[in-house]
Amino acid sequence: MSSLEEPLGLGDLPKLSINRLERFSSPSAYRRTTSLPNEKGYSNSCNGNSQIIFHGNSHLWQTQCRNTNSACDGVELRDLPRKVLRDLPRFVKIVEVGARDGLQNEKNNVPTSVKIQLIHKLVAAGLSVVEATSFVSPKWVPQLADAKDVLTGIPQVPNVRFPVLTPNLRGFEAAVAAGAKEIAVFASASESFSKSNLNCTIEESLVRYRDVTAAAKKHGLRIRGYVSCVIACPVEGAIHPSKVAYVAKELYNMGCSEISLGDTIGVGTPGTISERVYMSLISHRRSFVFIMSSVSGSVVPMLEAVMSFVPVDKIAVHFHDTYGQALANILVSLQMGISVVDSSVSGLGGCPYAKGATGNVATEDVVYMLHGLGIETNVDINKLMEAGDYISDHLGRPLGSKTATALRKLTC
Ligand SMILES: CC(C)(COP(=O)([O-])OP(=O)([O-])OC[C@H]1O[C@@H](n2cnc3c(N)ncnc32)[C@H](O)[C@@H]1OP(=O)([O-])[O-])[C@@H](O)C(=O)NCCC(=O)NCCSC(=O)C[C@@](C)(O)CC(=O)[O-]
Repeated sequence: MSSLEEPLGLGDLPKLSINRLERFSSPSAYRRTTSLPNEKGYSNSCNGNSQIIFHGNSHLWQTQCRNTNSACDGVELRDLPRKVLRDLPRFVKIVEVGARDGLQNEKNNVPTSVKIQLIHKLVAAGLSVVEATSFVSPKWVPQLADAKDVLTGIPQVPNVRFPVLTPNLRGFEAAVAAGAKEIAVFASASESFSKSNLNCTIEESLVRYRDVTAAAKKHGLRIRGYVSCVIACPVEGAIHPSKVAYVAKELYNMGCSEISLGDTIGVGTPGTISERVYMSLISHRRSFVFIMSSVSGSVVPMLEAVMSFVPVDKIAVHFHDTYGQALANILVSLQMGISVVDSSVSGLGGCPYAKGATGNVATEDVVYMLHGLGIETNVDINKLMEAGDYISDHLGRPLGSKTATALRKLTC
């Protein structure tokens, strides 16, 4: 087993080439090897330069040479949507995390009955996976101290799953006693975040999770695995993709059937994080041996690294929207073949142990984009907006979804 103090070398990532990683590491590197639009909006590929074309399902970037000027004419441009958006999945499974990730950071107590009603409304909207709560220490997350009452208060609905988070065997046993059929374990790619969120090192958390997943398998439960801080950590700064890949691989190998990759503080972009954010992150770092390379902090190399160990159909993405980048990151993830997206109704959320983290991407915004792309979700956006109205009214705050806000204005 690799040590996390010595993250996997790039040589350990079989399908990952350092050239490919570095090609996407910075805008300047990108510009050197690919054709970017010039000020007039035309691609330099018109001059016959090499152009990077992305083939979604195979998650391979290939170089395609265009030698004709025809790429610049109107006919070619009309073909662009088909070229750019081809190979997107037909169906995306949304994992709704509003009742757990969304509410866990709320300071004021949200009554159990409100949580249950919210979950009802989310199910009524067509969501088939609704994360219900966490069986964590109430000293750590007081808002979710009613986990047992929430889970026992939700009537089982055919074909709907209600996963719950379990940080240790104690939480697992409590979840099983309350009727959980699916659990989630949550590790981190950042040592500092692991300590602040779970009070243990990454390696210790993986040891714990081996016990939890072994017990879950004995009970025939489905297990989801989260990796937090896949792009950056509020203390350590940018996280190298190999660290994310390592934790994802360990969770997958211990039996997690889905690995959700969390940009916990929402700094990721499909390219790199900005220099300003990077500098601010490293100014917070403490005594850690900091491993930075040009690929740290980027969504595409991170996903590629994980895909070297975990099949793409077992990967989910979980983007917080702190910098407004979540939809762009989701789109690029879909283009890379991923078809499971976590989101939170009305953009609720934030992690109590990740300073500066704001809400998850709003489910309404994700559904609006996916439907716009012709991708099915089975979610009824009007009913989803009712769930968003319900919880936003209860919390006394405006809707956290741009789509819901705009659609509400249209119907007023
Ligand atoms: C893991 C622990 C428990 C270790 O916490 P600890 O303090 O090291 O553990 P401990 O064994 O010393 O126990 C402390 C107390 O908690 C109790 N305890 C211990 N375990 C449980 C349990 N399961 N359920 C209920 N109670 C529990 C235990 O009995 C004891 O009670 P006391 O004896 O003092 O009265 C703690 O650190 C913890 O609960 N952490 C959870 C933090 C959390 O939920 N964070 C948010 C979720 S992660 C996240 O949001 C990221 C994610 C997934 O969304 C993805 C992303 O966005 O990137």
